[in-house]
Amino acid sequence: MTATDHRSGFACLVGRPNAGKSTLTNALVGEKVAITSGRPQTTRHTIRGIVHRDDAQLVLVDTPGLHRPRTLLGERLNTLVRDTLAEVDVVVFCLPADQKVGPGDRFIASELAPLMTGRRRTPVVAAVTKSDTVGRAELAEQLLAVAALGEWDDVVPVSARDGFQVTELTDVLVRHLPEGPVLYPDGELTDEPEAVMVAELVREAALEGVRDELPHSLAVVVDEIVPRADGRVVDVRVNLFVERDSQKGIIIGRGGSRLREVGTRARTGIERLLGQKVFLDLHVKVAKDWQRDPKQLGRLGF
Ligand SMILES: Nc1nc2c(ncn2[C@@H]2O[C@H](COP(=O)(O)OP(=O)(O)OP(=O)(O)O)[C@@H](O)[C@H]2O)c(=O)[nH]1
Repeated sequence: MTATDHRSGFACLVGRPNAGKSTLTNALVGEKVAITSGRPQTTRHTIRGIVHRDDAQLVLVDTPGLHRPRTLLGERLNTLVRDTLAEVDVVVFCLPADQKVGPGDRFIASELAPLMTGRRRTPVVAAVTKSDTVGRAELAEQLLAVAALGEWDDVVPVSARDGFQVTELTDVLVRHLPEGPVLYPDGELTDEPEAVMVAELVREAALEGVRDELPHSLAVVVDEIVPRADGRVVDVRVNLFVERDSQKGIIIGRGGSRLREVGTRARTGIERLLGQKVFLDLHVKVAKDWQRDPKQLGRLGF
């Protein structure tokens, strides 16, 4: 193989909340890199995974769900998504097999249309995710519905759960990449700063079991990650911002019992991530209406 046979570039996964983007990213990369959950909108930051192959390197950008802006936060997320879309070599539009094509999907399709016809002509591959959840007839029907939604370069059914067509999807994406050298050294799974991963782990743990009570009103900011002098323990200090006192009570629980559980759960993940013993210090603070206040949003890293 000559050097020019090698392809490399960026792919970005879009789709409405819960479409299976994070899980598919993990399946494509082959290891757990993004944080997944059964609830919408946990992926607030762009997290990349890298597919290393002999003939190609595919860098995946897992975006927050592209959705209609409701709050200022939503608008910021959508700007982020659009900026990302303009930079990648191929877009993967994820649509779950087990849900009818709806207004949310049509909105995203309309956002993608100018991308495909624009000067750069970014290819868009529609992936029908969670194919394991439906029967053959239903899957065939969904593939037709998705194909009718836009001028996609390809439509690929896939299941991250059982690995169905994951390699085929990778092949399709690689075909859309330009010829180019290896961009990142092998073994590098994500170039996200550790702090973002740590924040996601804490956010996940803090929302466990109380998502209905705290919809989108929790922001997590890592204050510091400092290795102790003895080199054996890392001090991790994290602030959790909620919008109201009542929400603070929910996070902390009676006598601090819930916050201790959150700490224990998050610490396990952070220790795995950092490969070291961690002392985790969590602080819950009230930042009123942070979702609507540009100054607060800036401070919280959005
Ligand atoms: N059965 C099945 N379930 C899946 C599959 N992929 C994802 N899921 C489930 O669907 C839910 C949502 O998956 P995520 O990967 O978190 O979805 P997402 O699009 O990243 O969601 P947001 O972060 O909200 O945008 C989770 O409960 C997953 O376990 C799949 O291939 N098969």
